[in-house]
Amino acid sequence: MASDDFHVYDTTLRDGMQQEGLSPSVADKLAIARHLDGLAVGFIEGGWPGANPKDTEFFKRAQTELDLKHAQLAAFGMTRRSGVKAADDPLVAALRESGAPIVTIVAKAHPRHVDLALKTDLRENLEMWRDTVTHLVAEGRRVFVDAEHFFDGYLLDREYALECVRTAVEAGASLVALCDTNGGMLPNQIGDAVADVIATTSARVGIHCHDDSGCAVANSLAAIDAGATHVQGAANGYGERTGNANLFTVVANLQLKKGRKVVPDEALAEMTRIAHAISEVTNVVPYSKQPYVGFSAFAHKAGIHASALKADPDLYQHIDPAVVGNDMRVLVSEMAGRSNIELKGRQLGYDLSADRDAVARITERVKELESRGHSFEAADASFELLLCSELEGPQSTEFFTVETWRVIVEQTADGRHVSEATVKIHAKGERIIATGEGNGPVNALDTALRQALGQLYPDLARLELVDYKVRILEGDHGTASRTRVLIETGNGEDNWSTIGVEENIVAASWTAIVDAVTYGLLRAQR
Ligand SMILES: CC(=O)SCCNC(=O)CCNC(=O)[C@H](O)C(C)(C)COP(=O)(O)OP(=O)(O)OC[C@H]1O[C@@H](n2cnc3c(N)ncnc32)[C@H](O)[C@@H]1OP(=O)(O)O
Ligand SMILES: CC(=O)C(=O)O
Repeated sequence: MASDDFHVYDTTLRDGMQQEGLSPSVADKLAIARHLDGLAVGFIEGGWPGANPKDTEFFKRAQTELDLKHAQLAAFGMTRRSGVKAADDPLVAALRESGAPIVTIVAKAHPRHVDLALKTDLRENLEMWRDTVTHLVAEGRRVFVDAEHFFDGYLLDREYALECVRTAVEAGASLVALCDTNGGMLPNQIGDAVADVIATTSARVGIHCHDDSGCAVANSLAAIDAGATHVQGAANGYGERTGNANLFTVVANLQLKKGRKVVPDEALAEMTRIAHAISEVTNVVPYSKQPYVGFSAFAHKAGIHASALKADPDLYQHIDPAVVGNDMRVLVSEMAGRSNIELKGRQLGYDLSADRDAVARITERVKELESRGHSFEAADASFELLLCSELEGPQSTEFFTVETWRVIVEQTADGRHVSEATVKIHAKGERIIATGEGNGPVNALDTALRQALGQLYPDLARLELVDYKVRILEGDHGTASRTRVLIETGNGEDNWSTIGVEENIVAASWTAIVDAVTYGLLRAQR
């Protein structure tokens, strides 16, 4: 179990799921909880039992299906309704019956919310805090309180906000997490208020921030600097509106920048994998620029950066990416210098350090093609073919040559569209003519090419077209626009991306298909 001196409290399954577009099944929530436990967080807030059948079922199934190694489960809910005893409130009963050892109660700390949202008076609101906490503590639960709108309430009526915190402590709450519910605070405001609460109450203070001012992580750190010992956040920054404090960023900053060991180093090294695994479950495309764990977090594009990285990766990286389970990547583009090419070559298994002329030639070729619309950073396989051809001669990537190709699109009498492609190629001394049909011209061309080569290269049977993206590039003044096609191909083990840029969309697709098949053959050969 995690240390009680400092809490990392995850709210992905509750506040995180308040994000627009997220609606996980119970099985999804159980899977996410297991991933979070892998990060060794101290607490996982599983949801709000009693508020909806799914969350109630989550807590029920968690008792038999979740074997958490590190985290304790917390059930979230609100204080009793105005005018009702906590012991008689059905939502409080659902918390009691959830089986969770921790109960986190959201309670209002802002006079206007008490007046307008609760429609009650300030004294009764304090009774709602006191009664609910006292009742749940008497029932043997450890109670945390989320003081909703604490910071806005504190600015409006400091005395009342502090009185709320004192009431929770007197009633037996283990801690009060101060919430920047509207997410509009700045770090100095958070730091000052937290310091004041710690100086004027005996509460253990936690922090719960939203990202509406873009400061959720900074605000969480400011609170911790001011003495908070419990931090709440959500995986990948999920949450209502602009999201919650990103738990991964908070944890990495605490551990790597503030020297606080909040999770074991081995768990931190799993963080990138866990972030992406959770994205898989939520079906939200991972944010590539996410600090620490994003795909682009350690991706280097500029030539000057790459040239320094060659000497020492620390020169352009704030940490060693391996510490959080991420990797350094070097991108090849029009902004590349020779160092990008050399480093990228090294990553692909080619030692270019002794061949300055080849590196210069490849750099020039990349820049020239990029000026015509290529984008090699999105097409590693096309870059590797270029590299291989420059280093080992064009024959090294020439498994076949194309004599001609053509494709027709036909609308049938019943309104369907079918495409038929014919390719004429030369391979291993043979001239081969093949046709292929498909639901579109790209599909038909792909089929025809594989048909033509299939006998000579049986490995091609494993390849499949995984993704196809098209972008129309603006033409310069007086020139036609160009089409950039990116194709992703897989062989069941790995995927690779190739590019084609032409004025004609089908021609661009054909170039990308030829590169995709050629790369597949190169891999099979090696
Ligand atoms: C800041 C946060 O993110 S807190 C978490 C917010 N999350 C959610 O709201 C998701 C789950 N919520 C729900 O499923 C529902 O809102 C429920 C089940 C909690 C309540 O549903 P309903 O009974 O239909 O009420 P409704 O949602 O319309 O309004 C909320 C009620 O709770 C009251 N309330 C709000 N906060 C609190 C609180 N901290 N303590 C006690 N009562 C509260 C409101 O005054 C309102 O009361 P009313 O029904 O007498 O007008
Ligand atoms: C409790 C909570 O989620 C908030 O105040 O933002």
